[in-house]
Amino acid sequence: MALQELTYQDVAEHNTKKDLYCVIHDKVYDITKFVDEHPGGEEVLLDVAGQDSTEAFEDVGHSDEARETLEQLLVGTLKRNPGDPKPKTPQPGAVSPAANNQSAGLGSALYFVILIGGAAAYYAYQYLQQQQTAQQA
Ligand code: HEM
Repeated sequence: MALQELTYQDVAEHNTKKDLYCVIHDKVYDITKFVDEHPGGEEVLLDVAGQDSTEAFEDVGHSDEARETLEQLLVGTLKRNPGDPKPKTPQPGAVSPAANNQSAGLGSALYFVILIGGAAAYYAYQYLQQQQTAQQA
């Protein structure tokens, strides 16, 4: 079946157990037939009926098998209109700016420690040299 483009409003109309869509990572899935088979129970799927369930899906840490099941239920892609909610979670593998900043912070902290350590070693060496010269005199 060809993939359709659906808006949030289109997806929201499929919110009953007999007609159940959800959005995960901006893709639209028809999970009607899967509700009774879901190992996590039907309740959680009904909770996200017609909505973006990316966060709920990723929070559970679903297996690759679960992701393969998803592929079979794919019916369309989400068309975002201005004013629609933004994606709930970053795409898998995406590096968030916060993570970037953190690693940059660690990098400069490490640089600082090496610099201070080097300076301390230098002054300790100088001091010992002075002591030695003083003893010899
Ligand atoms: C809509 C697509 C979904 C598919 C295809 C799916 C598929 C699966 C599969 C195959 C499992 C078995 C364990 C695994 O392989 O990871 C599972 C477990 C589970 N799922 Fe989902 N799931 C979906 C959505 C959700 C959502 C939206 C929630 C919301 C919280 C959820 C909650 C759970 C929980 C709690 C389990 C663990 C059950 C247990 O181990 O007792 N699932 N799901």
